[in-house]
Amino acid sequence: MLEARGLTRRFGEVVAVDDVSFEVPAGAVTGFVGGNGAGKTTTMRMLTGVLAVHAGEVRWGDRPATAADRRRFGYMPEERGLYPKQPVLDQLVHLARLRGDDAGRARQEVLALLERFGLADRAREQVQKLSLGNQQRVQVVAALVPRPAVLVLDEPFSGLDPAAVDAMADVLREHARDGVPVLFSSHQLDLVDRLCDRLVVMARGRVAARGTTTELRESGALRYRLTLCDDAGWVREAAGVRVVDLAGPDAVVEVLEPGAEQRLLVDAVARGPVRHFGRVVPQLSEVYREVTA
Ligand SMILES: Nc1ncnc2c1ncn2[C@@H]1O[C@H](COP(=O)(O)OP(=O)(O)OP(=O)(O)O)[C@@H](O)[C@H]1O
Repeated sequence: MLEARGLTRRFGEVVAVDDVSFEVPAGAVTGFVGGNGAGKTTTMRMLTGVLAVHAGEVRWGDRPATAADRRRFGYMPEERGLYPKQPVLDQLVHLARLRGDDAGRARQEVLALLERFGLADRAREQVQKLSLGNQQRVQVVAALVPRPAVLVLDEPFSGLDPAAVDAMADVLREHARDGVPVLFSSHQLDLVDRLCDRLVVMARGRVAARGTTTELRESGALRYRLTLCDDAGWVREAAGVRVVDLAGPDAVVEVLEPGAEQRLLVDAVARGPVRHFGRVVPQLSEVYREVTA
């Protein structure tokens, strides 16, 4: 498990990251979200040792992460760092050999990853000759090649087309399944919703919320949807609930007192047929808006 414990970083007067703590457990994909300037990149750079911390510590397992641990961290920075003039295959094989593989095995593995990301026929081209999206794919492969013990990826999905997004999502899930803690930042909340088991939400340099996606969805207001056959206008007068949305026979209410939703249902049945009654679980995007507001 990778852990940020009380991480703090200033740039001059600006406290970019302020006492940030969260866990990136093995076996799960953790999404890292927050508005522009919220402190995600700064936190990821501290996690991977690219940037010094001003307070707090990064822990790997049950102890502070060492330089040797960090060499096994796979990091894909926001500012991409491949050599533009070198052919794709050569740089990736070089990376693979750094971990001690022989040339044949390194080549085989890199080619398999390139194939997976639809880049097999581009292997001999210079990085700079590829489109931006394909350069991005090569960056992703570069982060995976060293078989990292943990993956920290800064906006790995930005600029990818839908096929590459799917390939990337599969790769992240597989790594998590194999026990690699995976943390990635993104502004694409639908993708985060689809892919993540856990979420850390940053706002103004601090952690605004964290937990499993289920916990976060259920941490918000308790809401129910009631759909009748006739107009649901009377729900406005019902005790213990507040109407959030009302359209003809359909009402969404927030429960203000324990059990008020059950009384609402009893009232509704007494008035006529009920077509639907159930808990409304918010989208992560709604939770995100609430906690960062
Ligand atoms: N090298 C730096 N020098 C000065 N200020 C910096 C530096 N790096 C980051 N900051 C400031 O730290 C704050 C957090 O920035 P950071 O890049 O970590 O946010 P972010 O959440 O990754 O944003 P984005 O989603 O826009 O990439 C911002 O106010 C930013 O201007």
